[in-house]
Amino acid sequence: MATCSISLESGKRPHILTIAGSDSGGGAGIQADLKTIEAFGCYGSSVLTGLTAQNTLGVQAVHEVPTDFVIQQLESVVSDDQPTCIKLGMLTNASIIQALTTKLKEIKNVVIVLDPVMISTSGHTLLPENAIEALKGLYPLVQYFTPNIPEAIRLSGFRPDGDGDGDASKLNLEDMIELAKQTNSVIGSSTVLLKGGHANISRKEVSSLPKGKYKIIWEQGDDDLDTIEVLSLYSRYSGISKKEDDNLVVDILVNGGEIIALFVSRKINSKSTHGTGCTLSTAIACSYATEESTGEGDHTLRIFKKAIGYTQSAIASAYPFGNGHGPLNHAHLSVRRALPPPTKHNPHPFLSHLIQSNLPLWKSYVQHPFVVQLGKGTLPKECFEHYIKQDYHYLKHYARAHALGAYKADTFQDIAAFTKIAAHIAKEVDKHVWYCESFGISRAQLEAEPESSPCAAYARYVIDVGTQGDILDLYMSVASCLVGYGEVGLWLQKQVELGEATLEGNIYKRWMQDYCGEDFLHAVEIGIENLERRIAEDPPTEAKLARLTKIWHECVRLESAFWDMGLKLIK
Ligand SMILES: Cc1ncc(COP(=O)(O)O)c(N)n1
Repeated sequence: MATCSISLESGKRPHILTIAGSDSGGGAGIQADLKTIEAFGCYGSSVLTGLTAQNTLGVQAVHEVPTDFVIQQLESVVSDDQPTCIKLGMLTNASIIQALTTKLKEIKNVVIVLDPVMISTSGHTLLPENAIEALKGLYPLVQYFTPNIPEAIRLSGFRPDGDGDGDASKLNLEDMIELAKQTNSVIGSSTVLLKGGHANISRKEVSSLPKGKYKIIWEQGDDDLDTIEVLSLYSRYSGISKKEDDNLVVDILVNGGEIIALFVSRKINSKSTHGTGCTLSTAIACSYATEESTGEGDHTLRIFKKAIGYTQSAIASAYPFGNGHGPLNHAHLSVRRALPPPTKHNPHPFLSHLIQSNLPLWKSYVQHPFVVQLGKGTLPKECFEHYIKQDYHYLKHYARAHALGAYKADTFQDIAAFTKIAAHIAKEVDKHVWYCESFGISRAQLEAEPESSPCAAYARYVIDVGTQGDILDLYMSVASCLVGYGEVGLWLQKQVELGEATLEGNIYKRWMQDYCGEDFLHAVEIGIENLERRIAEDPPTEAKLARLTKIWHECVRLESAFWDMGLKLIK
């Protein structure tokens, strides 16, 4: 009987060829490369240059593939399908390098990434001294070159620490920048990414670089994110110490002697780093092959940002294997998802994405002039009175939205979470009643107060999204209020510490203290955790993420308009 198989992914995929060694332990070499290529949704082929008997403890032996046979493999692959990119890893010896150099010159329209593998993490020499010289022949063919610090020092001949011992862990950032430039000048026209994993760079060093001199790309977007207080709630869950948080990896991208960018990420304290260089260089090839050249922003930066982010997530999400330096999680699927998975270092990838997606809009809400004046105690009483009356009305709708969430939920966990928050809101209005009573307004008068247009507009939007959309849409429509007030509470607390706001003699003291109090922040935590859990369990498609982000922006805008209403007494 004839069978008919329909492939759901029947389109042609970019072809990535890896020319590298085999790691029997599966942690580095072609094994790492092929897993990475698959995760990126590309097609992987391989040409083996050497077979290592290797595990996470070290390299026990290397069996060199005869040069002729290396070239035969290459001819077989490229005569059948032209690769988009070729990644070069462990090249084993000078003879193989020379033969490859001749052969690669014949292959046109291919982008070559060279990871100059010399020594394994476990300290085994993978490229003999005489072969290093032969690498020079490859330089003119290579577009992207990814040495680590010891490799860059060896290839450039530049000793950043003068007559020092060349210990990479002692390099400072200025040394690294110079090393990246020197390496680039030796390599020639290719773009060099100097991998900074061997050095220890502090946050202070990065922030004391001359302002505007270098483009700095932080792992989690704009460094300004570090000023977002609710995101730092993460340390409560992850247990990461401040010291660990201060230890950074800086990868330096340089072309034509010019520093293009510094990629800064937190150093992940992990033993699972075997295969990092292989994964990164392959991810660069895949990222090049899959990233649209017409997309937003600089194409090269996007390629490297994606590849570095992918590798970081691979380290952060590594699972235990073997007894030594374990492999990273080469094949995690974050590239196929719109968001990276939550990890110890970034437990809130979704919230980070939302805030980062329009940081100025978010700041215009959480650091609104209404909030600033409230913190200083200079906010006119009638503005606050108008706001608190309207907020009382808003919170009724907001509690209803949570009750609707409990109705829509299909797990006890979600029902409990929505109900808890609804109950919390019902308690939160005690403060509103208390403030109004102190202004001589009774609860009955408060109830009778007509709703203002900004209040009605916001409440209608939240209830509308909640009614029409699915439960995730509803989560989204209530999130910016909860998270934003947590941010306002924490931000004002910080302003008090900095002397920019005051509690003493401030009639808004109770309001300020309530929103940074344990009770409210606990509700914020529950809200954030539920949102992240939902997203992690059922990662959104690009289209769904775009819809959720749009709801978030709309709510943030309406929140900002709510402060405006208070400040301008809008009815
Ligand atoms: C076959 C092969 N290729 C590359 C490496 C380097 O990887 P690492 O530096 O993580 O040991 C390796 N150990 N084995």
